[in-house]
Amino acid sequence: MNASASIGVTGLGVMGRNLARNFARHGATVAVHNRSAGRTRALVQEFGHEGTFVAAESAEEFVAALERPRKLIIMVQAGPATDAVIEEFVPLLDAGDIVVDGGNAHFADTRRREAALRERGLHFVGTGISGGEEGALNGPSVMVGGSTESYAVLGPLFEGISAHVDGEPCAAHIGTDGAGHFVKMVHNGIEYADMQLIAEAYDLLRQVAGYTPAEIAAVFRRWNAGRLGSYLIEITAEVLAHTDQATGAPFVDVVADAAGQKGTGRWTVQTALDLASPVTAVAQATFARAASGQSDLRAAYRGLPGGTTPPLSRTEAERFTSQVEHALYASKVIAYDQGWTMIQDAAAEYGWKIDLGAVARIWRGGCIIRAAFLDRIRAAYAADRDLVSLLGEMEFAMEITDAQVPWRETVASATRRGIPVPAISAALAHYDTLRAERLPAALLQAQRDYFGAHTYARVDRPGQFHTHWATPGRPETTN
Ligand SMILES: NC(=O)C1=CN([C@@H]2O[C@H](COP(=O)(O)OP(=O)(O)OC[C@H]3O[C@@H](n4cnc5c(N)ncnc54)[C@H](OP(=O)(O)O)[C@@H]3O)[C@@H](O)[C@H]2O)C=CC1
Ligand SMILES: O=C(CO)[C@H](O)[C@H](O)COP(=O)(O)O
Repeated sequence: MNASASIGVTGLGVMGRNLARNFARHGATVAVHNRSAGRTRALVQEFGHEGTFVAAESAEEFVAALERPRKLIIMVQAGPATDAVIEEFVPLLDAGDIVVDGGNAHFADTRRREAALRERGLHFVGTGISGGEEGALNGPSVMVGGSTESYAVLGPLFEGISAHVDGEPCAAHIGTDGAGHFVKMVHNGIEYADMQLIAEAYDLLRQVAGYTPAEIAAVFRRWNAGRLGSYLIEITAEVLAHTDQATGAPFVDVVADAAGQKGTGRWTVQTALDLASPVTAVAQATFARAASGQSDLRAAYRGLPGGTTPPLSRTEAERFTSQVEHALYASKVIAYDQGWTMIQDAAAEYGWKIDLGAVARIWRGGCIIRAAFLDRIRAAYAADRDLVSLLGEMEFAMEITDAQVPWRETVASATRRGIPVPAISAALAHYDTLRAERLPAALLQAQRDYFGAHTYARVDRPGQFHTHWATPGRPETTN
């Protein structure tokens, strides 16, 4: 077989098939391969007219079709499937070849694979690709890890097929080894938080304001034209306006209220615990999905007493809607800020040099959390590369100040009525934690010292101290 393909894609499921088509539509000759050859044939038969594909039925044929240095993208499920594909292809490759894992791999697996392939002279490039089926075909957001040398080769290819916003590609080299997959994981964690925040806002408008799903769809369309403008708000309006064809009921009412998950939100929270990075909105969103699926527990608790208050008048409902908009926006700023903090914490832990502004830039298009305000986050980091928090930027700080009363009123209204708002209230609690002059963590430290001699620091002098709680007079010693 002629080595004519500038890029290869193996794993032609939903994402791989569309990514291969996207490369071909941009003029690349694309080698395509799948474990079961039927998918390869189907792709070429159905979409062969879109560009130049080289269909390979075996791994050997696939590798032989690739120009050197070979560049192949693996688009299969994370975990054992990815390892199986790597093991199949690596013996067929030569030093300098580039293996891209475009699946949603755990960044720790990517670090392990990158180190193992580096030993063999190969570049392993963990790459987060967001945007689902549509994004893969028409322009995803691409978060590339691995070596700088490999990005010199891959960059033009990924930047070419990615989404573009204001003429800028939504693809970037995030950092070495697992940095691309780490940032994709955080993207998905933020996705969980954003979706939960939106769902809570919907629930409040439904249960407190008394609006119908169609009325809430109209509210969301209005919000989509403002600072909350985003893909997730846009699709939420579409979903809420949709009527179930079988029953004529609002579609949202016929969907079972148990949320699924594939695991990237859970990975974000697990990793955040290891990094001591407080992504509380993501954590609450992930636990909210888990709780929604606890059918036995929910059956046992259903109908137990909670808060109630009289329904709102039309005018009160309108005022409440405006409060919810503030609460949703402020919570969203906090949730995204938590994500950015987690990326900074990981960069410090793993030695990655991550351009935080570039993360915002490449999330403005192509990905699930694309949103108008990401451009403001990009601009905030462009103005100050060392920005510690979004609240250090004046406009965000002013918006959070403006949100104080409505944000707190929203959480209070939800609590009075017994409506769960775990993500909105977690975001508010996080804000209050960070702005507090003094936290009750001091008491925790004293408790830890009491029962476990874990020691504590003092506010008035340096060192670690221990109070001998069981000794008469409770003397204090220092090390
Ligand atoms: N779907 C989405 O919206 C998104 C998915 N992703 C990630 O992209 C990756 C691919 O997802 P998607 O395209 O949806 O998955 P699909 O289920 O549509 O396709 C899976 C592909 O993996 C192949 N495969 C599975 N196991 C093996 C194996 N052991 N050896 C070789 N090939 C194998 C399948 O081959 P066969 O046809 O032979 O079964 C198939 O081509 C995943 O990591 C996913 O998390 C990332 C962003 C969004
Ligand atoms: O990766 C994605 C987007 O970039 C998917 O949207 C994500 O996998 C969906 O996750 P879950 O099924 O856990 O809600």
